[in-house]
Amino acid sequence: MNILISNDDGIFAQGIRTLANTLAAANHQVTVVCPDRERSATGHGLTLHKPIRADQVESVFHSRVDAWACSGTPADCVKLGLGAILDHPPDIVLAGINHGPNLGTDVLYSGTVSAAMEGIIEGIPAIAFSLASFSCQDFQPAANFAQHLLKRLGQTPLTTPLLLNVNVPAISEAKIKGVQITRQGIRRYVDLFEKRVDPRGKTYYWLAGEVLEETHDKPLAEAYPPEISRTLTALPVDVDVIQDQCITVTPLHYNLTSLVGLQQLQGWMS
Ligand SMILES: Nc1nc2c(ncn2[C@@H]2O[C@H](COP(=O)(O)O)[C@@H](O)[C@H]2O)c(=O)[nH]1
Repeated sequence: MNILISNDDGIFAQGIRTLANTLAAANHQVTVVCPDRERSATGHGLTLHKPIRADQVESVFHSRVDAWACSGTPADCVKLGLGAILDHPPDIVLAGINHGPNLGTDVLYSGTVSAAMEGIIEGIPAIAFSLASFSCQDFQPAANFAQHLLKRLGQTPLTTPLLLNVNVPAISEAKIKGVQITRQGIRRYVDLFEKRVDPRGKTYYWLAGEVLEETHDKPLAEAYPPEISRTLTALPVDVDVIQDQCITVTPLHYNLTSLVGLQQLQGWMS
């Protein structure tokens, strides 16, 4: 496959290097266009008010990988790859392997997921990969799963292009208990703003925060009619399944319309 890979942890991150090298060694045609620095939690931001620069990078990846470091955001990188660097659309857009999970509503803030989403917006199948640990540096199990998933998709293509959000538990391959198709859950944080004063006496803040492990899934009835929310409620949730030492695969879409909202407004407007 002809693959475009980006990330949000930057060109020197271990996750993208392991992913790109593993897929290049498996004879995929790999092009990397990713940020030249850390761009975590940048969501789907674009750079519209200053130039975007990109330089080819040698000797960081497998010899067959064509790699570019870009001054823009993850979404800029995929747009630049599709619109200016690749001569033809790739077969698939990948993002990651992210250093840390992107589960539940993390996906709304994630540069990794947004990079992959840029692919599906262009009608190109896309997969975001995240390793569910901020401390583990072993990305090979996740890269091996990516290679397996691409082989499966090559053998039995999906009927419609999808964006798959994949989270891999940070354990050895032998301990991974399986793969589960999941729905997106909720992940909430206790956001902590550390208040400081700069040398010029001006106040500034640092945002940090801890994830709330016990986040109860908001009733899906807020977004879906009863018959759909009942069906969805029965499905396993990504934030729970990852705790069961399983790989989660969650299909996502960029259309955020609330069906319940539509029904309410139609009734309200009539
Ligand atoms: N302190 C907070 N961190 C958050 C919040 N929502 C998400 N996040 C973190 O951001 C990353 C973004 O993912 P990436 O792919 O861009 O690295 C996400 O995984 C969370 O760890 C929040 O409300 N507060």
